[in-house]
Amino acid sequence: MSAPTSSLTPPEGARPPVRHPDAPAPGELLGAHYDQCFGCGRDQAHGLHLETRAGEGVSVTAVFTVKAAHQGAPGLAHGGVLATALDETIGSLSWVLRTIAVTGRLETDYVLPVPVDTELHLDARVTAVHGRKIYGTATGRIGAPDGPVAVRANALFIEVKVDHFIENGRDTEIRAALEDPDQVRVARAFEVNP
Ligand SMILES: CCCCCCCC/C=C\CCCCCCCC(=O)SCCNC(=O)CCNC(=O)[C@H](O)C(C)(C)COP(=O)(O)OP(=O)(O)OC[C@H]1O[C@@H](n2cnc3c(N)ncnc32)[C@H](O)[C@@H]1OP(=O)(O)O
Repeated sequence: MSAPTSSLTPPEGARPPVRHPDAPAPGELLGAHYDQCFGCGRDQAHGLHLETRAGEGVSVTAVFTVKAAHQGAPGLAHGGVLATALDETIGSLSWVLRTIAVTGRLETDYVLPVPVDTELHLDARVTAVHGRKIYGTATGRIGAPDGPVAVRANALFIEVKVDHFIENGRDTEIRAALEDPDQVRVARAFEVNP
């Protein structure tokens, strides 16, 4: 591996992102990429249950309601949970690029405290692509899509193949995923052959 840079600024030669021709239409609800995902999984009892929709261009929007289980300080969301929401929202851009990618680096700004019961409205977009490196940015606003900005993140995601999960994930879950037709269908949606 080459030495990672500390910068999240796309290098010279980076290109604007391209919306995949088969990307879900703007406004379309994106399903979970994995039912047990802590960010978006429907069957993950402890998860954030983010509801994400495709946006225009290479963008998505998401809504996350802060629950009592997400507290750090009394009555306030934990910063790590908010980082997860930003990470997951940027990760969901995979659906619009039709490229599987994982977080390499995530830099978060916490602007306002976020109380329990807040509906956090997130939006994310890809800013540039350079080889396997995908540069993204996200914002979380309180109460409404045009509400006050509470959190922001910039991230570098790295494109991977489905083998990344098969080689690194625990056997039990990988075997179950490969035997689940719905999960295989999701993997195919990213144009990979598990
Ligand atoms: C069985 C069926 C299953 C099917 C499932 C299908 C559906 C799945 C769909 C969608 C899944 C999306 C899930 C989203 C969930 C939300 C997002 C997360 O939380 S993801 C989890 C947290 N992240 C990790 O666990 C990554 C851990 N890290 C790694 O595995 C490696 O480090 C990896 C893959 C990121 C890179 O390793 P390398 O060996 O492939 O590549 P190298 O050469 O090291 O890096 C490539 C380029 O990127 C730069 N780079 C890498 N890491 C960097 C860093 N931290 N900072 C800056 N640059 C970095 C390098 O300098 C290099 O740059 P130069 O091409 O040389 O210019």
